[in-house]
Amino acid sequence: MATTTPDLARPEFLAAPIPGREGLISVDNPATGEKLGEVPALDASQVEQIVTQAKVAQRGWGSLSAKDRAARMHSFFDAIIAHQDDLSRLMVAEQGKPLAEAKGEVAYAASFVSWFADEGLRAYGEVIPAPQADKRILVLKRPIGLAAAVTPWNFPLAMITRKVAPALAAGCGIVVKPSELTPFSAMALQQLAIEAGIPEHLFAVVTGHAKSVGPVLTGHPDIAKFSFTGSTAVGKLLTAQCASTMKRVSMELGGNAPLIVFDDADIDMAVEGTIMAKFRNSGQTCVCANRILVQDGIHDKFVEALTARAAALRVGNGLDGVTEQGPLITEQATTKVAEHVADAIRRGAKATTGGTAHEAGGRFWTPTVLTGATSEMRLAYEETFGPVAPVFRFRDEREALAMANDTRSGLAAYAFSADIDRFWRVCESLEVGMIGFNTGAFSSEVIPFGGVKESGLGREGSKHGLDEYLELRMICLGMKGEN
Ligand SMILES: NC(=O)c1ccc[n+]([C@@H]2O[C@H](COP(=O)([O-])OP(=O)(O)OC[C@H]3O[C@@H](n4cnc5c(N)ncnc54)[C@H](O)[C@@H]3O)[C@@H](O)[C@H]2O)c1
Ligand SMILES: O=C[C@H](O)CS(=O)(=O)O
Repeated sequence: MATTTPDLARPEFLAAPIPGREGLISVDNPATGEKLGEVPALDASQVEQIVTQAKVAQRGWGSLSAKDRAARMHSFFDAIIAHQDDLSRLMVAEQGKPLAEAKGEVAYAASFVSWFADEGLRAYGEVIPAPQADKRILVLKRPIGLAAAVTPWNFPLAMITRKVAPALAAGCGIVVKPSELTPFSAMALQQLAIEAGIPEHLFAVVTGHAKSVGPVLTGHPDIAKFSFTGSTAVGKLLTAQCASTMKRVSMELGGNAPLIVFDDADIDMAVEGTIMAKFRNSGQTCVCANRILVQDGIHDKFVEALTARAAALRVGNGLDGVTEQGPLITEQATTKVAEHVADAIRRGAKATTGGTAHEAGGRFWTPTVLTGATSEMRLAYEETFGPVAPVFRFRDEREALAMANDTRSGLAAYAFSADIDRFWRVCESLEVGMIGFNTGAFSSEVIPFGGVKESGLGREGSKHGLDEYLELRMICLGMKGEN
């Protein structure tokens, strides 16, 4: 499969200062294009001051008991839930997802806070039987210290709490740079944390241009841990930047998820699973099915059913309460989706529904199903990040697995079949971190979320997410023998 050279420039996110308003970043509503407001574009010295404040706050926080930290985190959880409606509407305004999905994300974001409040109570150390009679060996789990994080726009709250919650539970402080596209959700979260009793400065949100803030968070000697969620291209860049101070890094990066439908699949389950895995957040999630692989025997029936469901998805402003597909985040995102569809059609694909921008105009795209997709098309080896379901045909299981694994990504995959032996063969062969089998949705706070290959390093959520913010300290105690 062809690969593309990552474009590290990514002008759409290294937003140049607005002439005359260098100190501010303008934020708009992707559904209407209207300006929502402006946030300060902090410079490096301002970020360094915030890092220093967070470092001081971390010392006090790390010395609290796990139980005391847990109590304050549960208050933080309560505050998020108490403001679910306001946070949801704010999220729709700045990110565009439908209100129902936004409410779901607020609950999802809050679940990491309650989950890790309790996981922090179980950061058990070890006592190891010493090989010598005059020694005793202990292993402590200690907070790594001060963390920093950079997060994406597509889940403006959950991608932040999936880092902030384990950091706080471990006894760390954390400085977060949210996407320039969705800063208000992050700022609201910070305010709720302070109101809930999380010490001021301990969880700090810094708004600013990536090229000003990034080098401080990846290069500051007082920051021991760096956690990033975003594109693989930027993840590679930031991982390299962290090397100069040997920070512990966590990387949650891009995906190219295959979704495989075998001849023996329950077709209704496969169609509904594909709708969920493909069109959630208008196709703008890292675990979205990017390639739909369908076996020859079920292909035509599946395409007919998927086309009907996709064509029925309601496109509009997420605040109207009935919309199922909101806008794409930027004009550049819409242009990329249009380019992927045009390239596929030029190379022989056919749209069974959609295939064009939506009549609503702006950043809206019509939910699209393409047949006749092949591995030479850009949408086969690039993450489309939009509501486009390209259907590829395959003959047998061996061919399906070869197609599924033909990518440098390895975040998520999905498969639909009624055969339990095939379940094991497929799940043991797919080169990914997470699999949905007979389901198109698996994300929750209890799973180890993350990928392999170029989709990331480490895991978030589950019991594993806490270890990303803890260090092991071995202590060997020498003892005198009895006189
Ligand atoms: N694996 C996961 O859990 C996960 C979750 C959500 C999104 N993603 C991925 O993120 C991408 C979409 O999000 P995005 O468009 O915001 O990604 P992005 O990489 O463009 O931006 C992510 C964050 O990085 C910042 N950034 C960009 N360039 C930077 C630089 N040079 N220095 C410092 N910071 C920089 C951005 O401002 C933003 O805050 C997709 O590839 C998606 O798959 C992955
Ligand atoms: O896009 C990235 C998110 O991690 C998606 S999910 O809601 O966690 O599945």
